[in-house]
Amino acid sequence: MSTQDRLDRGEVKLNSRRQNGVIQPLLTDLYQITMAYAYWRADKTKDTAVFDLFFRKNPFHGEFTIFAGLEECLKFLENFNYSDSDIEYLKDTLPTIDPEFFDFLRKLNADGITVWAIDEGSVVFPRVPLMRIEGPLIVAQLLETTLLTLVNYASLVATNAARYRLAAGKNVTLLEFGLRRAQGPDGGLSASKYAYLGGFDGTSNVLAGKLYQIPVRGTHAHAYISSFSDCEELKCRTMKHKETGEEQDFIEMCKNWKTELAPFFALMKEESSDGELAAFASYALAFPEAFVALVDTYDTVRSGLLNFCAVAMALNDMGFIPKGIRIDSGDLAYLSTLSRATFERVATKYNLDWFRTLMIVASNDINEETIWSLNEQGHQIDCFGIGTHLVTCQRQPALGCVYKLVAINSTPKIKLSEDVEKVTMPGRKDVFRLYGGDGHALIDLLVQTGEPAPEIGSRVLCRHPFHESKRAWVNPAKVEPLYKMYWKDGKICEPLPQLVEIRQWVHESLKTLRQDHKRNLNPTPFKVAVSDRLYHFIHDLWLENAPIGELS
Ligand SMILES: Nc1ncnc2c1ncn2[C@@H]1O[C@H](COP(=O)(O)OP(=O)(O)OP(=O)(O)O)[C@@H](O)[C@H]1O
Ligand SMILES: O=P(O)(O)OC[C@H]1O[C@H](OP(=O)(O)OP(=O)(O)O)[C@H](O)[C@@H]1O
Ligand SMILES: O=C(O)c1cccnc1
Ligand SMILES: [Mg+2]
Repeated sequence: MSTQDRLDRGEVKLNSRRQNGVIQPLLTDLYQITMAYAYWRADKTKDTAVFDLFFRKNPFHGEFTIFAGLEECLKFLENFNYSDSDIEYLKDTLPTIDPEFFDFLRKLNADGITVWAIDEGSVVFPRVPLMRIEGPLIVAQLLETTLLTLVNYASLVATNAARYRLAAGKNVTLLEFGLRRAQGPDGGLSASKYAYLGGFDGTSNVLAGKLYQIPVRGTHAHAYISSFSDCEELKCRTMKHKETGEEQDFIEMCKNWKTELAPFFALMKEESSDGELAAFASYALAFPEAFVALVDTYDTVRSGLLNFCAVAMALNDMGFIPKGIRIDSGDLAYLSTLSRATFERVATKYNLDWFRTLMIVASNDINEETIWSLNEQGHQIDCFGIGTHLVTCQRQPALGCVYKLVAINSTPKIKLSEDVEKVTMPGRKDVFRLYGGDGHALIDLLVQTGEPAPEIGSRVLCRHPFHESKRAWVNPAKVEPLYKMYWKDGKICEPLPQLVEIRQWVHESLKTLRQDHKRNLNPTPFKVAVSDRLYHFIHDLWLENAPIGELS
């Protein structure tokens, strides 16, 4: 999705710049401030640096990641400035620091910083810098922790959500129900936002709905059902017909339908809970156009389904079409299939086609594996409500993005490590995604900034950054430069898409990835390569910097 494409579509509006108040310059690690002071004392205020923000391993045993959090990073840069009270606090906290430093800190902003980044919502891979941050060393250093906290969790949740979407397929509705289980209020809010970005359809989190224009959805809880004891306790009993306006005793209608339907369900009506019927009927009275019933409080088969069908038929008599049921325990494959079969039998008996397609929502500790397993078993679930596993990313709770210095005053820097995978790629780099003739992405190629870009139809040597023998010629059918300059001279310089557009971009970006990279079990790694020039550059610098040991 090019900038021009977005502008042409005319849907792009610059964002309102509203940001969670917790995102501010002091949301950082103390060592950033103490380093800033030491840099300042060392007379490094004129030094310039380049930092890369990247991760080393895809999460969830997968072979792709969704990049998220960029817009929040840019809004943070817009507001990056230490307030008087921040300065007062730091003075108290670091009393040994030369007070003149605080005059310097008070005046800092991100105007000297330039940020190159991959579009938010893109599918991305290990070692490819998602953002390249350039500018005054002290400022670029001070940004580290906040940028990481904005990208790490956002990308992790977005990736998790995208994986649930791949598992569920495009025809199933996915709702995020995780606020109560999230890592605190801020984790909950971010989870709702980035689950939606990753491909969920809605959230139960009302504040997220308000702040980010995410559709809000919900049913009701077991407490609601079990708070009713029987139909006799109900005071509000009448409903007006949708078309005629004629008022009737709705509770009596529900009871009559239950009496009629019980034999059809091969049940004695006494077997099912009267309190549950009262709860369903009351909910239908409150929301006749949007009636969804939680059917598992007592017994889905012996109570919930019969009570639901009774209220659904009564609603039908009053001119309304109910929505469906939620099942929150038991064997979800079995119960959803049985519920659908029941709906089909009722549909046939009473010649009501909509009864066949009533929505079946499933919840209860669902994770990606559960969905794959349910698919294998066969099920009739139209909508999953997912909380804990989605928002806490229980399968892998951190992405591990890092922020590494790759150049100082135009001199490339390398960080060596015993672990080859942890050796950084020095210097300013650009990234290109090369595509094959079938439209699928083949490889991401890192080159030194200033190297000629790879060209369509022209063979380019792509090398594994660390394994000399791993290399391949690639003749790309399409070459996509992944970086855009998102921030320069104190301004956001690309239009920021709406959340819903980023969500669409996640979908499109994932489509460019071959199926074997996306499969659940043992997916194929996507190749990330360096140009021949960058390969030699890395290895020369490596040798230059690696001390030669001496054996004696
Ligand atoms: N057909 C299925 N295949 C695989 N996993 C399933 C299936 N049906 C349900 N599950 C999962 O199995 C777990 C069942 O949870 P648990 O053992 O706590 O029982 P429960 O149904 O919640 O019982 P309770 O009545 O105590 O709430 C949940 O994580 C649920 O998502
Ligand atoms: O299971 P999750 O994926 O986290 O999804 C959210 C859960 O939250 C709700 O009830 P809650 O779990 O609070 O109570 P319950 O388990 O006793 O129904 C809902 O009924 C789901 O079970
Ligand atoms: O609306 C629901 O059904 C819901 C919301 C949050 C958590 N569990 C269920
Ligand atoms: Mg539960």
